[in-house]
Amino acid sequence: MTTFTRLAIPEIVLVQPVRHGDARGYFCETYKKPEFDAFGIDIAFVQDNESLSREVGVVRGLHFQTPPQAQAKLVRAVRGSIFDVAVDIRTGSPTFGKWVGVTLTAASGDQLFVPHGFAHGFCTLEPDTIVAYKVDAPYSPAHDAGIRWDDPAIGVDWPVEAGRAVLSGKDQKAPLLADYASPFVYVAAGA
Ligand SMILES: Cc1cn([C@H]2C[C@H](O)[C@@H](COP(=O)(O)OP(=O)(O)O[C@H]3O[C@H](C)C(=O)[C@H](O)[C@H]3O)O2)c(=O)[nH]c1=O
Repeated sequence: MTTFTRLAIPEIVLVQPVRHGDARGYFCETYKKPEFDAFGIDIAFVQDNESLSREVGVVRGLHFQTPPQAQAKLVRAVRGSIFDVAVDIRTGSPTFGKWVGVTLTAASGDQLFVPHGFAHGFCTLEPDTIVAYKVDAPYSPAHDAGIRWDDPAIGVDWPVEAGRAVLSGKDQKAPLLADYASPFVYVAAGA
C-alpha cells in the first residue's frame, strides 16, 4: 500500500508508493486513484507532464495556474533528483507565504502532492534530471502564473546559489508575492 504523509503544511502530502522488487528490478503502481480516495484526496488528473533539465541547479518555478484552471500536481523524479517546493499562496491561510520542500529522487520513487492554492517549483540536484507529474486541469497559457523563486519574504532554502541558478526568462521576471494579488482564498478544512 502507498504511504501518505502530511508535511509541515498539512495540505502538502508526501506520497510513497510500494516498489515490488525482484531479480529483474522492480514494479511500482505509481498512481492509484482508490488509494488517494481512501486517504481523502479527491482528484481526477487529466494531463501528464514531463520535463528534462540538463544541468544541476535548474530552477523551474514558482508556478501555478489561476482559477478556474488551477492545477493540483503529483510530482516525481523519473531520472536524477530534485528539491521540490510548494508555497502556500491562499489569502487568509495561517501558512500564507510559507513553504515546504522535499528531495524527490528517481531512486526512491517518492512523490509530492501539491493541491490548488500552492505555487510549485523545483531545483535539480543531478544533471539530466527528468520530472514527471500529473495535473488535474489542462495547460492554459492564459491562466499560467508565477512568483519569484528567490522571494526573500518566502525564503525558500534552495540548494543552489542565487547567481548560479539556471532560470527561464519568464522565471527571472516573475513578481514577488507581496506584489501579486493571489486569486486563491483559504478555506479551513471542513468549513
Ligand atoms: C507547463 C506547460 C508548458 N508547456 C509549454 C509552454 C512552453 O512552450 C514550454 C515550457 O513551458 P514552461 O517554461 O512554463 O515550463 P516549466 O518552467 O517547466 O513550467 C512548469 O514548471 C513547474 C515545475 C510547474 O509546476 C508547472 O507545471 C510548470 O509551470 O512548454 C505546455 O505545452 N504545456 C504545459 O503544461
